[in-house]
Amino acid sequence: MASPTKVIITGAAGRMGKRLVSLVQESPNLQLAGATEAKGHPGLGRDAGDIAGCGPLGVSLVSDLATVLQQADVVVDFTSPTVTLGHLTLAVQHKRAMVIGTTGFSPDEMKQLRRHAESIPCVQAPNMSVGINVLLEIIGKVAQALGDDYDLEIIDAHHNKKKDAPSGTALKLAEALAAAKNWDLEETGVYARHGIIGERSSKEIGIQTVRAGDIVGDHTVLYGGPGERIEITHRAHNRDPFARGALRAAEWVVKQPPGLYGMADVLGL
Ligand SMILES: NC(=O)C1=CN([C@@H]2O[C@H](COP(=O)(O)OP(=O)(O)OC[C@H]3O[C@@H](n4cnc5c(N)ncnc54)[C@H](O)[C@@H]3O)[C@@H](O)[C@H]2O)C=CC1
Ligand SMILES: O=C(O)C1=N[C@H](C(=O)O)C[C@H](O)C1
Repeated sequence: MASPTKVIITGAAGRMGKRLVSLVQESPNLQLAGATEAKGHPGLGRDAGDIAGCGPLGVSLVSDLATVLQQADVVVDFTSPTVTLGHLTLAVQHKRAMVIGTTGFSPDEMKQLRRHAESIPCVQAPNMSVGINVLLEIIGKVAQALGDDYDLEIIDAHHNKKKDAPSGTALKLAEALAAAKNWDLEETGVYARHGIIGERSSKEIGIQTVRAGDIVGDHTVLYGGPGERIEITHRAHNRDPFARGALRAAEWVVKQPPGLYGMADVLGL
């Protein structure tokens, strides 16, 4: 049997980090080689498995990724945009692969990410679930088949701790719809409506945000036409579909040449 892929989880005490640590521990193909948290985090020095709730794993949380990078093949990062870009710089310096799940990058940060990620094997996707990535393959075709009489709207619903809006997934869904319609999303994306805004133009993609309670992550693509509508909804019941996708990407990416990949590449879609 091949030796397991050695994985570092950054943000290991976060909502995604804890599930990633637990699922690495369950996989015979993966080994936890390190776990990091922010400077000053109360979990630093504690066992990552204890924090994740799966029992001790013999890996303590550290704050400096550089100190553990040498012992790993791949870094899996679900933190925040500036933190991720710092981790990416280190991964490039140490020639380690990376899986990036963080969302909320500004256009300029995305440019930086693309530039740096080209020099290592790197997977970046705002949603690592199989369901959303299959949805991304079909929503443009549905829009094309329905034609110009159908208005396009996207709704994302997430927990009240989420920092970015709209979700990274909602933006990716909007990009897929815009590409299928041959529209520029900069011109056609409508992110808020309020007051006397007049009739809806047929050439727009509405992208609406709901934040409430502990909703894990729901996305709906709505095609509204004369006398009927289609709604395609994906609901995550828990964070495991994202974490399983990220770990599948981690196993896959260490075997790839340098370059920036998406989940469609990982899943062979
Ligand atoms: N691509 C996907 O499938 C998914 C993406 N996400 C994205 O992942 C990101 C994280 O989401 P959550 O886990 O819900 O957030 P969270 O806030 O629960 O976790 C982030 C963790 O990163 C830690 N952190 C901050 N600075 C750090 C540093 N310098 N070094 C190491 N750790 C540091 C924080 O202390 C926190 O524990 C968000 O951008 C979210 O949108 C979330 C779920 C799925
Ligand atoms: O912050 C979250 O929780 C999630 N974020 C991702 C996004 O912004 O698209 C994916 C998922 O829906 C959960």
